[in-house]
Amino acid sequence: MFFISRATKTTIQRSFSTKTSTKNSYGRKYILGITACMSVFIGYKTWQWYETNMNKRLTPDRFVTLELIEKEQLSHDAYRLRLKGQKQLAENFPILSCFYIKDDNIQVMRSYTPINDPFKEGHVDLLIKRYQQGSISKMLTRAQLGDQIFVRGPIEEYPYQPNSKTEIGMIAGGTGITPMYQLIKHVLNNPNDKTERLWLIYCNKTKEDILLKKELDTLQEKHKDRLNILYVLDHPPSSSNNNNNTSLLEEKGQEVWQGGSGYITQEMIQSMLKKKENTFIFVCGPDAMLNHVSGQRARDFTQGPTTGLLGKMGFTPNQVWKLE
Ligand SMILES: Cc1cc2nc3c(=O)[nH]c(=O)nc-3n(C[C@H](O)[C@H](O)[C@H](O)COP(=O)(O)OP(=O)(O)OC[C@H]3O[C@@H](n4cnc5c(N)ncnc54)[C@H](O)[C@@H]3O)c2cc1C
Repeated sequence: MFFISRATKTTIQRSFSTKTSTKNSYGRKYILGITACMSVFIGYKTWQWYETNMNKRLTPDRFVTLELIEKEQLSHDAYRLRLKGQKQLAENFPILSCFYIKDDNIQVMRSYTPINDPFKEGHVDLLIKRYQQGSISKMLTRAQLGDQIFVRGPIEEYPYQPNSKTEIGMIAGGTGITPMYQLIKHVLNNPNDKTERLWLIYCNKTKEDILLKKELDTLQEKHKDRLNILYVLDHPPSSSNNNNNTSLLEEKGQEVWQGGSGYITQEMIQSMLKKKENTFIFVCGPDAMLNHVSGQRARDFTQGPTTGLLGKMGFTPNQVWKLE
């Protein structure tokens, strides 16, 4: 009864094994199909994520393209631009830093300082002044919403460390204000930075050319005891407080310019100083202003000697930093 012939056994085994292998092969094909689909899907999603995230990750190593998402005209020749980036919360945005922006068609690049924290906020805010003969400033101020802008950085201009200075002086001309604004906000918004005093001399042609005035005045108002700003104009409004007829002009409803006028002088710098030996001064602006205030950097791009007004006043190269 329990005897099964060898032939029968073999047949039973074969029939079983054939059935199992057919079933398995269908199953395997099914699983292979699903795995292939999932791999394609995961690959596509990874590529999509890389394109939208890693590819927009700001780095000094290479240019990335960021979309222009906002554009506002601030004055006859100044614009605020917002480029869409991504948050990079694992890193601190290094102060003082700028970005290189290039025109990809002509492979020319220039430096621009963000006026926000691009890593925390996930976008880059720029303040751009257009020069009629300029290449990159013209390209940027002509750009339309949706255009892609080539950006590389952050590029460190000066490695600022909180509490490394007692008194920080800043002398800026035109768009030279952007690195100073970055530094002022960074110091004053950091409760652990105990820098005692900051002062800024900001030079422009006319009152209309002053960039970030509202933001600077708000900071000065909020930090009266630590921040002091002197605006200097080549062409001040109708009159300045150098005239003795201030009250007469005010009575007539005419604007009285409270800042400095003409070229920056040693007296203006002296009026901002508390203790010269404790002061470190940053300078940024057009070449002519740099020549007048501190001298330009050396030809090998080191800081070079301190000349100009600061040199005459006895400031040494380890007290002055030229941002060029
Ligand atoms: C560290 C650093 C940060 C900077 N940050 C900013 C910023 O935030 N915003 C900003 O708008 N610019 C900034 N600049 C200046 C910027 O890098 C360019 O120099 C400027 O935009 C002009 O470039 P361009 O290619 O348009 O003109 P270019 O082709 O370099 O110059 C063409 C002509 O434009 C005129 N011109 C150019 N620059 C000046 C100037 N400074 N003053 C007067 N005339 C000039 C001259 O007539 C010049 O012959 C910064 C520069 C440095 C070094």
